[in-house]
Amino acid sequence: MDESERRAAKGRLRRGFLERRRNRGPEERSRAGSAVRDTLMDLSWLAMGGTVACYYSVGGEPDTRKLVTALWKRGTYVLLPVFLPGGDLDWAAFDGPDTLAPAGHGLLEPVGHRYGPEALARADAVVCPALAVDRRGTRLGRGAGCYDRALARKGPHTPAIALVHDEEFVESLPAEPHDRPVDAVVTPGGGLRVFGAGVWPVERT
Ligand SMILES: Nc1nc2c(c(=O)[nH]1)N(C=O)[C@@H](CNc1ccc(C(=O)N[C@@H](CCC(=O)O)C(=O)O)cc1)CN2
Ligand SMILES: Nc1ncnc2c1ncn2[C@@H]1O[C@H](COP(=O)(O)OP(=O)(O)OP(=O)(O)O)[C@@H](O)[C@H]1O
Repeated sequence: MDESERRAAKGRLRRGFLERRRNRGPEERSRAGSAVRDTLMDLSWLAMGGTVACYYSVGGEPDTRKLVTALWKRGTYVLLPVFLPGGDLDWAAFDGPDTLAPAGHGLLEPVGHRYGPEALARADAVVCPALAVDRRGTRLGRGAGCYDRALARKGPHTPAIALVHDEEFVESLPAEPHDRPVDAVVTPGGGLRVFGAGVWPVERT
């Protein structure tokens, strides 16, 4: 597959995954949110992390609101993304639901001080959105390249963990050279799966 074919294939896959997400009702998304919260809150190395970059779910994404609240209540410093016009992500702290405000694309974003795109380097773990993830950790995003850019700024031993629905963890996805793979995936039914040779202290399950 050449470059333009890979890009076209990614576009078709994105449309398909988004279409199927539209059919997921609030109950399923909420159940998924409880499951991913329980999986991540059980990880002792994540509990030790002082700062976790997360995201505040929108549309058919597995719900992350319970996870964000649970981390925050435990005393973890939770960073959430602010979508910048150029496609970069800025980062600001979650400090309770009152500290979020509606932004573009149906998103709720933090209103507090913005630390700049480089703040991701200070995160001990990065929980990121994806439309799909494959068995090598290739991540399919929404196509703006935000998380490819953001993940390039994290520390080399900081795990990136994508959250997807069970059917979105697939055998294989097309990858381009700029794509940043994730180190693990969490699905509601399958829990945590870790990829690669374990460059970071994560229990394999
Ligand atoms: N929850 C969340 N926050 C995120 C991202 C994400 O994927 N999910 N992003 C990742 O890069 C950045 C924002 N990028 C986004 C780009 C497009 C849409 C979007 O298409 N929204 C739909 C409504 C939601 C849906 O149905 O999926 C819309 O505008 O119609 C959302 C976020 C930063 N914050
Ligand atoms: N590190 C980077 N710096 C600048 N541009 C980048 C970088 N990574 C990716 N891009 C650009 O972003 C565009 C979209 O990339 P891609 O299709 O891989 O998005 P994605 O990973 O699916 O989405 P996202 O990262 O927003 O979730 C590409 O055209 C690419 O050129």
